Amino acid sequence: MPERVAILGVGLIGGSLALDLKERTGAEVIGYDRSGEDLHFAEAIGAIDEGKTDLEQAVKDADIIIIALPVEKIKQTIDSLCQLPLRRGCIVTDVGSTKSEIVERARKLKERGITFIGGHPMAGSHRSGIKAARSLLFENAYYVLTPEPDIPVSDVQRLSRLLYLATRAELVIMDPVHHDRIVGAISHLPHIIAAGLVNQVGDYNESNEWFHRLAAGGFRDLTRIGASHPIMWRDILLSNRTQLIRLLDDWIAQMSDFRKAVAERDAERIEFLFDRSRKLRRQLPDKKKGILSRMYECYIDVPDKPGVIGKVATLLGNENINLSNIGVMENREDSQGVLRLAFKQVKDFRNAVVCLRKAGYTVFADEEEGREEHERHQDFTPQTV
Ligand SMILES: NC(=O)C1=CN([C@@H]2O[C@H](COP(=O)(O)OP(=O)(O)OC[C@H]3O[C@@H](n4cnc5c(N)ncnc54)[C@H](O)[C@@H]3O)[C@@H](O)[C@H]2O)C=CC1
Ligand SMILES: O=C(O)C(=O)Cc1ccc(O)cc1
Repeated sequence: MPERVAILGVGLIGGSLALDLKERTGAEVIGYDRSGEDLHFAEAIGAIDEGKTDLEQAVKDADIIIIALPVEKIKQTIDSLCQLPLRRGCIVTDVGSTKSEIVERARKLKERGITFIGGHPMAGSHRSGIKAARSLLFENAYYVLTPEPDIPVSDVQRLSRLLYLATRAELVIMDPVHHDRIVGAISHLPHIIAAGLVNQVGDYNESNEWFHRLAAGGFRDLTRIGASHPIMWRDILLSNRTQLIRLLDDWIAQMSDFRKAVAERDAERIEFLFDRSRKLRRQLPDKKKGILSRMYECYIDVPDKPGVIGKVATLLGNENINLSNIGVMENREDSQGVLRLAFKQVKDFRNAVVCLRKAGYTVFADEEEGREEHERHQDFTPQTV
C-alpha cells in the first residue's frame, strides 16, 4: 500500500530523499520546513506533493516520518513529536550524522508507542539546501540504521524496504555508539582537519595573499569539505563530543609524531610514516565500497581493434543494461585487449555477465559478487555489522 511520508526539513538530504520517494515509490510526500520559499521550490520540482510550515499539519496521518533537520533540531523535533497526535503504527526515523544522542532522546517516543529507528545515509555533499538536492544521491552508498534491540523486525523491514526501493542504497544495521566512533573517525574528524587547515592558511594569507594564490591540487582536494555548512557541523561536533575528544587526542599524537620526526631530522621515521600511509591508502576498497558508492566489475577479453568498445556498449544497451564505466585495461602482445566494465547495480552486473557470455565473450567475474546483496534485498532485512 502506498505510504504517506512526512519529510521534516526539505534541504539537501530531505529534498534528495523526497525526490527518490516520488520517483521510485508510490508514496505521497509531505514536506515541512521553516522556509516557505524552499517548500515551493520542492513542490515545483516534484519532490513533494504538499508543503507545510506547521509541524502538526505536516505529520498528521503520516505512516513514516523522516526528520532531515540539523542534529540539534532533530532532538528538539523528537520532543515536539511526543506532544502531537501521530498515526498508530507510524515509524519515525532521522538522517542525522550522529546517532547515540538522537537514539537516546527518541526513547521518549517509544514510551508513547511510536517506533523510532535512527538512520544515516552515508553520502552527501559540502553543499546544502533544496537546490543542491538530487535523485539517487544515495545510490550504492551505505545507509546505516540503528534500531534498538526491542524494535519489531517487521518495522525494520518495512522502513528498509521503502528506503531501499527509493534510494537504491545499501542498508546496514549498526549499534549507535559503534556508528559514532567509526563515522567520527572517517567523516567528523576529517571535517575538523579540513576546517583547521583552511583557517590556518587563511591566517597566513591575511599578511600575504600568495598563500591562497598558490593553493593547488593537494590543498584543494584535502579542504573541499572545509566549505561545509557551519550550523550542521556545529551540531554534529557537539553531539559526537565524547568520541571526538578521543579521536582528536589521537590526531594530536599523530601530528606530534610528525613534528618530532621533522624537528629531529629523523628521515627514517618520516619515510616510515609516509610509506605506511601510502600502503594503507592503496588498501582502501577500490570498488568504492566506501562512504560514497560501490561498483560491481567484470573483465572481458576483446580483439584489440577499433570500435570494440562501442560494440560492447551497444550490446549491453540493447538489453537495457546500465553500464556505468568502461575502459581498456591493457594491451597484450598477442593483440588481445582487456576491457573493464563497471556497474552500479548488482542486477546490471549479473545480467551483463550472462549477456556477454551468450554473445561469445570470455568474461572474468567474481561469481559471488553481489550474490549476498541480491538475495538480501528480496526480504529487505539489512545486514547487521
Ligand atoms: N549534508 C550532508 O552531506 C549530509 C547531512 N546529513 C544530516 O542530514 C541533516 C540535514 O542536513 P542537510 O540536508 O545537509 O542540511 P540542509 O541545510 O541542506 O537542510 C536542512 C533543512 O532544514 C530546514 N531547517 C533548518 N532549521 C529548521 C528549523 N528550525 N525549522 C524548520 N526547518 C528548519 C532548512 O530550511 C533546510 O531546508 C543533518 O542532520 C545532517 O547531519 C546526513 C548525511 C549527509
Ligand atoms: O561531501 C562529503 O564528502 C561528505 O563527507 C558528505 C557527508 C557529510 C556528512 C555526512 O554525515 C555524510 C556525508
